[in-house]
Amino acid sequence: MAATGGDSFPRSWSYTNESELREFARRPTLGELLKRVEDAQSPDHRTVDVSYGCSYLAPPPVLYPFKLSFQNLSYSVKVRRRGSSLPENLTAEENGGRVKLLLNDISGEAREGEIMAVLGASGSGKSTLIDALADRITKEKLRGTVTLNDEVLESALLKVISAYVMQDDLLFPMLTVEETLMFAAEFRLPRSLSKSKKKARVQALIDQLGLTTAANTVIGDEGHRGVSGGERRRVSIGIDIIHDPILLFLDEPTSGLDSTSAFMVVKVLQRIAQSGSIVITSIHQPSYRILSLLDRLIFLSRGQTVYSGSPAELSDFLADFGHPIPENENRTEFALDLVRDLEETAGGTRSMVEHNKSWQWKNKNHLKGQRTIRRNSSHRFHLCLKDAISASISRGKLVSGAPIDSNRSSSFSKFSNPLWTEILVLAKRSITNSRRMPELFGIRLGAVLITGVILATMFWHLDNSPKGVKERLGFFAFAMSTTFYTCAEAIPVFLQERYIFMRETAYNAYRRSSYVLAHSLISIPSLIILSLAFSGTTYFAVGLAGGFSGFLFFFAAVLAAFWAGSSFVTFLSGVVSHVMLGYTVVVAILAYFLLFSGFFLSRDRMPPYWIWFHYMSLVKYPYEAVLQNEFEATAECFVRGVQMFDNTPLATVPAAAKVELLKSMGKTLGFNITGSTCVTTGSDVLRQQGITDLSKWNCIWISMAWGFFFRILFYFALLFGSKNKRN
Ligand SMILES: Nc1ncnc2c1ncn2[C@@H]1O[C@H](COP(=O)(O)OP(=O)(O)OP(=O)(O)O)[C@@H](O)[C@H]1O
Repeated sequence: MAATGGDSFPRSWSYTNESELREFARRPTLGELLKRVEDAQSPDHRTVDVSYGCSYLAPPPVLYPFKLSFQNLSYSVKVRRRGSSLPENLTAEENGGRVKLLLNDISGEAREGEIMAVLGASGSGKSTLIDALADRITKEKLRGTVTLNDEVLESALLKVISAYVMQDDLLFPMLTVEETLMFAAEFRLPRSLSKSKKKARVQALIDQLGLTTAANTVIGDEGHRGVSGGERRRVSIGIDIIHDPILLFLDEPTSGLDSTSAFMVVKVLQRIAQSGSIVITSIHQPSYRILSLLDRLIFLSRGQTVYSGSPAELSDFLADFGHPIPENENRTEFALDLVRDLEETAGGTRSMVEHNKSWQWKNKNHLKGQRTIRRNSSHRFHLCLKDAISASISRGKLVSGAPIDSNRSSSFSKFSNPLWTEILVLAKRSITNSRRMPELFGIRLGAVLITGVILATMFWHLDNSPKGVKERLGFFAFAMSTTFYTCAEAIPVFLQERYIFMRETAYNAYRRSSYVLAHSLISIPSLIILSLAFSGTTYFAVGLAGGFSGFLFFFAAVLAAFWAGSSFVTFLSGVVSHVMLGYTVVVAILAYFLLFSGFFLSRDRMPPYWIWFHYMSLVKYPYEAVLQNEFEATAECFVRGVQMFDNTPLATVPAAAKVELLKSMGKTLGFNITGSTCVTTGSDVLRQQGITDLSKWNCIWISMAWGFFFRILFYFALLFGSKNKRN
């Protein structure tokens, strides 16, 4: 088969034998097409044919650029409260059903190399339209069609070829610009791409984004000085375009920026578009300079299109509508003011919507005529979507090359890297970020050490008297619940990361399971340090029993408690999205765990209908473990004959009288009790506390198992709680 090689898109349109024809008749998957492109780009395979596919019967093509079309998009939501004012663009039926129409019959198209800007007043539906185009609205709710090169886009394919840049800059504050982009490259670019190529891609992107001077500056946050707002916004864009997507959606990328920074951001978007992408962005109020960079505009008013066309045609459109733009007036500002004025009139913007429709109709007919002339003069050819994507990749788009799983019929594998690579990269990123904010772990360690020292001094060298037993029980209950409370700090840490996680997983940067595993693994060293700090400060100072082996077990129990507690808090932070609410829930539940642990009320004294909660109490298991460690193996006696009267009205009776009392009690009972007879051993203490059902090691295993259980729940919370789509 004839083939052309090199870096350009190789084509061949003639087939020489029957087997080739048969080969053509079998349509390849997109994966196969991309594989051929990949092979074509590798030095060992300079000549590869990717020409076959949906265009096999056609003559050599003149490639059409990508064209994203959307037809009659409508999207409505149920309005919750009756009294709320509804916009007038509701049908009677919808109004009756208290439904608000956020998008009303929106159509348009955007082409490769162009920036399409969605404009409108606040609440006009800009973000909603971007969401609709970026497949961030559930399919059942969105009416109308979105096609790329006249083919309906599957969600999985869209995720691979597109990127969505959110309004907020969700970045790790202590990573530099270059590190941030490098981590994005490690997530999004396939492992088959060497480190040096990834670095080269990052450098190219830094240049493209105009971030060369800020490359080694940290992103920063409220507490740390970092890059400027405009630079931060460009880094956010860079993360999402690291793989050079074909479609780029942005929600208000210039909001909050000064005019120079905003212009630079849009300039970057223009460069991206010109590199062979379609850029669709919402912009609140573009300046004159920004307007000159935009290719198409869609003006929205209450979910309806009031103007759709180029910025240049806007003046003619408005003049035709009877509102010519005065000289020296910013076109978009004038249009926005006009729309706002119309919105306040009785008829609303209906007249402008209708005028736009007739304007579009006129334009369409005009273009049709032009196209007929062009069709006759040149032999144009329209590539099907899969071929077009292959061609685009061969021209250098989608740097990741959307790694191909050649063994499966599905053409794209969802993720660029295997699970273990994702875990490594996630762990590396998190450790790098945390290392530069040592105060976060320092505060936690400080809290544990201070608690340990307070406990050590409060319960200094406890004796083995009955009071000592009580004090030990109090120490253990408090110590074990403290470990849980100090875990609550995980809430803000994860909540801060939560939106970064949602952004990254929405476009398959990595698996949710990788995140959970990495999150769990990197928490272990810090939990070990905290456990050592707590056990070290308290164990010997309080005078607990068991020597060094007893200390090791105590450390293991504290570690199990930290593990279970941190897993529980991590799970809660995956469910609750507000810091204060998170703290309230954690503190309340941990208080109940302590209440039901068996310290205040032993298991055999609990009402039977609360026993289930006793077994669910995470404090129960480490508490029982350390109690058994303390009382089980020891030969110590905790209550001797005369001490039986402690804490009773007979406590003040003279010692000789107590001995006499013991003698007569012994006579009655039939055995000898002296002042030094041991009446309560360690096992008796455990029995009195109702600690009879589990061995100390089982308590530790169960504690650890709870930890794993909550990590699994955390995974499901992320899986179902971060869909990133509107309903
Ligand atoms: N779930 C919802 N329920 C009810 N109304 C909603 C819902 N989501 C969005 N809206 C409304 O839809 C309208 C369009 O919202 P959208 O966020 O798309 O506007 P926007 O033009 O992007 O605004 P801004 O420029 O302020 O970001 C707004 O009036 C908003 O209040």
